[in-house]
Amino acid sequence: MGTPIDPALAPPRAPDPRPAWTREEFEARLRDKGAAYHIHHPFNVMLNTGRASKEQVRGWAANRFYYQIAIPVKDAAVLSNCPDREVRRAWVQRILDHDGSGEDAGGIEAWIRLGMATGLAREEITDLRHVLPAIRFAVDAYVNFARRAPWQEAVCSSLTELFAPEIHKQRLAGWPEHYPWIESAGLQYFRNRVSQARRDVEQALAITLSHFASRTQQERALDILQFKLDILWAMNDAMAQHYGVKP
Ligand SMILES: O=C(O)c1cc(C(=O)O)c2c(n1)C(=O)C(=O)c1cc(C(=O)O)[nH]c1-2
Repeated sequence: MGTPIDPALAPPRAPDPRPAWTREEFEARLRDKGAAYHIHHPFNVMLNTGRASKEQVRGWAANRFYYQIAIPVKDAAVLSNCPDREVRRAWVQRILDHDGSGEDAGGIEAWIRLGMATGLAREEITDLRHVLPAIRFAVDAYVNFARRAPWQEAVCSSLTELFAPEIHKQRLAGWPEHYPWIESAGLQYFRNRVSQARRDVEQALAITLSHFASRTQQERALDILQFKLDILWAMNDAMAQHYGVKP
């Protein structure tokens, strides 16, 4: 905590004399970061316990769309910095997942359908009229980090996905009952992401566990994951401030 995360601003860490954590311990520390995942943010808790109004659900869907469209751009930044063909062959799948390919309309289109199922018009999602300034700043910070950081660090920053299947499953389990006015087909995005996120995490975790080998590097990886957790948390803060949070 307290260390600038931007590679251009981060001071070199003094070598940490302590031994590196084992792979298992390092992975456990990455997973411990789940305590700070936005699943615990009051705005998300409100959303997933059925206490959000239609306006709050719509506001969330419209604002989160800005994150959705940034993800493949972020992944293209990872590819552009990565000289390893084997990594690129697997990573490119993320862009296809979101942008779609062939018959598959992709995740961005699925998100638009989710937004429309909540009652938004396609136009008001895609023209970004509801996107709050702080959402743009938070999401753009993620894309800019992926552009500037070594590709392994950008890979590490995707590891909030370790915790994403749980939040998608929460929505699938609760929303049909909480929000019966949302057509069930609109929830397809969440159904797709449970398995896609697991596959993504397998690759990103393997790269992170191998690349961040010294204790100093492992601590840097934890800082990077915290930075990404903070982005998601800040997005929820922005929505809570604008749309309110019901206790
Ligand atoms: O709904 C969510 O709470 C949530 C969170 C995250 C995440 O943890 O970054 C992602 C997603 N969804 C998601 O759908 C998604 O495709 C995704 C890609 C990434 C990434 O960092 O590359 N995160 C996430």
